[in-house]
Amino acid sequence: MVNNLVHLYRQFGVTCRSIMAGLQEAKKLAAYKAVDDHVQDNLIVGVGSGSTAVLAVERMMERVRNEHLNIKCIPTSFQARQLIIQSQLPLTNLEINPEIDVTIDGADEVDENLTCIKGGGACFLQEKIVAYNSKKLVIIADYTKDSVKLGQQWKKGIPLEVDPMAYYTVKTKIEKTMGGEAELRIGKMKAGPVITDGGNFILDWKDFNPESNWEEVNMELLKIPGLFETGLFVDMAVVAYFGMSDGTVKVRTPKNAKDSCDC
Ligand SMILES: O=C[C@H](O)[C@H](O)[C@H](O)COP(=O)(O)O
Repeated sequence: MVNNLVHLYRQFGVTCRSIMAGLQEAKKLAAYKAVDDHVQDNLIVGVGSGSTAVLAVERMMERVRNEHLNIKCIPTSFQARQLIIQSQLPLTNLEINPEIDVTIDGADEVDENLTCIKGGGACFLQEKIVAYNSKKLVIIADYTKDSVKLGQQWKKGIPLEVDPMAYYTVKTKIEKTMGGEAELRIGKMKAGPVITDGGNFILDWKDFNPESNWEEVNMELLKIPGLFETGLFVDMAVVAYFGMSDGTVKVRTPKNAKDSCDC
């Protein structure tokens, strides 16, 4: 009996490790192809945050070394800034280079119109500023982020960055008027709430209506005093690259796109 349990436990461990390795490979496929397709000489590049963005930086570093590309990078978080510095890529900022050619960033979920939920790593405020000032936002992710509707696969909610003094009033307002539950994000290796790069708290809004008009929801949320930004990226991404489990990369543009994009 005990031997059987130990065997099952080990098997479970092996299965989990192979799924994680598969996801990592899928992220890498998407990141590498997006960098190869969109990063060229003399561009200002927005560098996203999260585990998939790390792989994009890895590829940029390879290409800068091998092809002597001349690019300048704008970070979307403290993590991205560290990555750029450690990879010895040229670092710039929005004062020196307010117009970004392309930003390559991860996402937690992407729907059929390329509306994204971002902020699983709490970096979405700077990510949205950089994306807004970019000519092109390119999303990179593994196949588990590829959805028709938001909330289909990502169950951790839509992140909302809030002023610490207003977290309770914002939470109550959302729950009363829009439904669902807005939970204060608590640190894993820290007692108390997660603090963002901007010194704020995060609410994760769960059990939202998946049929929502996300543009309207985003505007409604931003009217609440103390709510600084949402992790909803509506009409921002022009193309998404998903690494698939069979080793291919699926490239998607928004289903509702009015114009064809040169992506
Ligand atoms: O706050 C974090 C960012 O929005 C990330 O880009 C997003 O959470 C995706 O991260 P990952 O590539 O690790 O799945």
